[in-house]
Amino acid sequence: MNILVINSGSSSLKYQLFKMPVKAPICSGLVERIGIEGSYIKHTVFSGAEKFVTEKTDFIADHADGLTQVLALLTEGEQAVITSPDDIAAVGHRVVHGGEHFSGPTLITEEVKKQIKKLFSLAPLHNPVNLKCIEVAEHTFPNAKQVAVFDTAFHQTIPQQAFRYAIPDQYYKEHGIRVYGFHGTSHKYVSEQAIKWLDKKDSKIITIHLGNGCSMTAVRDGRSIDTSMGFGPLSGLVMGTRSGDIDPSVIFHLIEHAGYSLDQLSTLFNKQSGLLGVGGSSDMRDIGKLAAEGKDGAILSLELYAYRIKKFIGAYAAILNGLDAIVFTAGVGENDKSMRAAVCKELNYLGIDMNKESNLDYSGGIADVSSADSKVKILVIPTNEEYEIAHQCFGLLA
Ligand SMILES: Nc1ncnc2c1ncn2[C@@H]1O[C@H](COP(=O)(O)OP(=O)(O)O)[C@@H](O)[C@H]1O
Ligand SMILES: CC(=O)OP(=O)(O)O
Ligand SMILES: [Mg+2]
Repeated sequence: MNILVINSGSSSLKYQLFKMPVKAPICSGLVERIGIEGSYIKHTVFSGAEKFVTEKTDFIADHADGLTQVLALLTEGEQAVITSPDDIAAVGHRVVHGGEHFSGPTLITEEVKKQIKKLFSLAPLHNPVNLKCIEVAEHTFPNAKQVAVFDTAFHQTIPQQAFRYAIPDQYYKEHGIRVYGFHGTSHKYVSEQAIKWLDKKDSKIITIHLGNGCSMTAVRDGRSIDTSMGFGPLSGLVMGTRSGDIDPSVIFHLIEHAGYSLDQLSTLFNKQSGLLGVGGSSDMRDIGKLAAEGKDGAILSLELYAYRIKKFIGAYAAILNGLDAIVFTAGVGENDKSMRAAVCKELNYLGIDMNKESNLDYSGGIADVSSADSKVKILVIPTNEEYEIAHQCFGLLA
């Protein structure tokens, strides 16, 4: 069964095509800088030990345009991987916000699309784009099953004391105001890998997903019990362009004393803050270079980023009442050795002690970068949201 997975983020789109249940993809790719200068597509076809890479640098106006170009790459030219749209049995879609309705992979119907649409205002950078990709895929693969896998699903096990905010009941009951949590597919995938690696039944793990969006989850015996993103994907850690936690009084202040509108506030906290706002770029690689050149803003942004993660490690070690492992994953977590080192510095009180050499030597796969004396394992585990989505679709349809 061929399953195509589409992982659409705020400014990028990742995809992989799997012949399930095989884990290695037939092809995979990335569309980046959608709607801004410098758009590109990198498409890789795997054939045994060989790889064939196609790169395109035409301007890509939006996600629908990007996806249409990707679908052409799958079906046209020398590197075509399918001969007809009907070769795709199912398309798995990452959908960021599923509210309280969805706790597992879901076959997409008109009713499901309505629910996704209802949640637009709660995930404005993500859900509209996710729905657009569903519509393009329905048009291109009219006979394929379309399946949604929600970022929020893994967090449906969070207990009330962690998912409720201390505001009157009616705001939860009438407006659905609660913690939903995001990046659940990634937290689920890496925590399962960690549990297998630890070979331990009763496990206490903190997963740290550091991509463009960043979040952490406390995972007890394989279940999410708390997470740093909340009602929307804006709270918690410092991110590429998002501020993470901020005192709501700042919002009142900017409205009252600086005349800010709703749109201006949303743009400020979603698109102009985080590494970009403090350090001058949303891309951690740029921040690393700027900091090495001695730029104060970049240095400060790295300090804020690492400090916030450290603070959540302390909080989650407390609510888990113990800790077996912390897991670094996603773009920054997997690739940025200095950030991992900065986070783990001076955490020996919690039994977290890094082996500096192993951390520097990390070059892929699942690895333990803790010292022999460390009570807590420090693991680096590459995430694979696309495979996890394909696996869940396969489970639903098989
Ligand atoms: N070699 C690297 N060193 C440091 N940061 C990196 C490296 N490679 C990627 N990143 C960072 O990873 C982030 C993107 O992570 P990713 O998981 O792809 O995000 P998303 O899925 O949210 O688009 C960017 O900030 C990028 O700079
Ligand atoms: C939920 C979220 O923040 O996703 P991303 O990291 O893809 O922007
Ligand atoms: Mg991502």
